[in-house]
Amino acid sequence: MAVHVANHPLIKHKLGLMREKDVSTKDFRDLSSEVARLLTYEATKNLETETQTIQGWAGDVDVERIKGKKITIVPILRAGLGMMDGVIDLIPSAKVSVVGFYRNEETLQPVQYYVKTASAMEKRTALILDPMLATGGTLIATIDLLKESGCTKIMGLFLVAAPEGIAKVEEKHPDVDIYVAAIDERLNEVGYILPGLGDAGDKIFGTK
Ligand SMILES: O=P(O)(O)OC[C@H]1O[C@H](OP(=O)(O)OP(=O)(O)O)[C@H](O)[C@@H]1O
Ligand SMILES: O=c1cc[nH]c(=O)[nH]1
Ligand SMILES: [Mg+2]
Repeated sequence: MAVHVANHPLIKHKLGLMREKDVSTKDFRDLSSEVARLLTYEATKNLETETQTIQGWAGDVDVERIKGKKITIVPILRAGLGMMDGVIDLIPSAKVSVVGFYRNEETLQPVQYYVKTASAMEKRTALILDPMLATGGTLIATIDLLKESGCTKIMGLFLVAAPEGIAKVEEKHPDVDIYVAAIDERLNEVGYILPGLGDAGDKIFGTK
């Protein structure tokens, strides 16, 4: 599994603003979307293109188009929705496959409560969106279900990841590439990332 850690000053700056203790819901939400947009630019840089000949203003011209069935973005409910607008800004025609998981607070195991995937998943590149990769349980369960639906090309975008979670995902799904704004130090005793962002879902939705 390739793990790409963003090294762009704008991403570092924006993530730093998100870490402020008293960041407002509006700012956290806006910044989630902005960082997601920047990560999308990174993650799509190796998408295959093909040449097509079109009629331009001065006659035929060869242009590059993204090849094949293109992308389905896969926001993981709830917090992944906070990244969706930024990604759709850059890939406006992407189909959206929504996956719902919450983490059981005691066992830290992911509990699935919703799935609605796009058509022809076997022909699409899936781009998973979730601000947090903590123990890795949610991401592994999401990749499992995407593979069951036929998907073979899978990438993920995360704002903050824990080393423990990355190692677990790498072991189970070494063929999946991830793009992260930062890899933090560790998980605490209740499965939260340190220094992390706190509960990203609550911050995006203003529920705490
Ligand atoms: O790597 P893991 O240990 O599985 O944890 C990461 C998951 O936990 C958070 O979701 P949460 O369960 O809080 O749901 P929410 O988005 O509804 O807040 C986060 O958005 C990830 O989906
Ligand atoms: O640090 C964490 C871990 C899981 N989910 C979050 O929202 N934050
Ligand atoms: Mg949450």
